[in-house]
Amino acid sequence: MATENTVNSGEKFVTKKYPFSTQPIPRLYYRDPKAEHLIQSGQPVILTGSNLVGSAYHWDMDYLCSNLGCGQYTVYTSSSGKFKYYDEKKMPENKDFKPPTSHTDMTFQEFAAKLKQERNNEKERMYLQQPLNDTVGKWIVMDFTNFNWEWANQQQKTNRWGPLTSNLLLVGMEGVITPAHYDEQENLFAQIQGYKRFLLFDPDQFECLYPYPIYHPHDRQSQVDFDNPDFEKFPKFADLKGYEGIVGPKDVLYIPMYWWHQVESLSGHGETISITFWYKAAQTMKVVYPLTAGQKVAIMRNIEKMIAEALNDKSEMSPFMSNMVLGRYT
Ligand SMILES: C[C@@H](CC(=O)O)C(=O)C(=O)O
Ligand SMILES: [Zn+2]
Repeated sequence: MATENTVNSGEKFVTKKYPFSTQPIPRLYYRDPKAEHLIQSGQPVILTGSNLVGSAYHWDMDYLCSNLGCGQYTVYTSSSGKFKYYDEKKMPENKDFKPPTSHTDMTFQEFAAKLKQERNNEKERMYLQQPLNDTVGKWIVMDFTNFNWEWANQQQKTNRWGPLTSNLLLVGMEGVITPAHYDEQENLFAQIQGYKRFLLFDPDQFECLYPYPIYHPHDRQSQVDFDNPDFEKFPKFADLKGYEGIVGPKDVLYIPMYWWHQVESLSGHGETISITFWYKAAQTMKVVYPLTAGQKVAIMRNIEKMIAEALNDKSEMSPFMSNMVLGRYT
């Protein structure tokens, strides 16, 4: 099922329809005090006018081909178009786990050439995801240096975020989807080219999104297939409430830590080019009650890790957790 979304610029997009309600992600000028307040209170907001990556607005496939140098870039391939993240370090303990995507390293030029070949091939979808590093050419270094670091650093300071950990370059074919998951870092998501539909869910929707067990390679990812939800296994998915917005060129979306997000590169506007700015969590200076939903997710994760390590046998997790909760706290 598809519906038509119209964004502020009047652009129209056809987007997939899901069985849950959403309200719009606020869209504000980056200097608007309301925008600052939303960021400080850990709420998502699409920011306009920041020019966070203004020096990269001219990045397109040709420019990146000519200036990214000959470094190796990780390119994921998926036959479903979905790119659900998995942690390779957790695969040895999960012998029957089958990665949903494959990945190879190649130069950006090889990626661009493959893109041209595959563009009309509905089967294989490709998604380049690579931290920007020192293999890039001097023009990219100059563009990177000229990002609006003054504003980004001010956000980091005002919100007491930890250090910037990485800038991930994302170049996606039309139609690629990053399924619902949460990250443990604050994220300023800058869009350079193309349009991405974001579905965001408050950390308090944890009970509706059923993340994989913490020791699973798909830790932090929702188990629910949004296209074919198993309401028997995941009944509370029916109660899910979210936010939605289309992020276009020059927009910056603030994705607060622990907020779930699903990201869809929309068709009809070419490849999507984005850069993330991931920051470690702010230090908790003083615990304030009631705890936030995000803090409760952090506590659940720590408890799950502790029990998994103490039991040292994944098969004991389920009976242990059931004995602790069923009939006692339910
Ligand atoms: C990779 C990205 C999603 C996308 O852009 O496809 C994401 O999950 C994030 O920036 O936290
Ligand atoms: Zn993410």
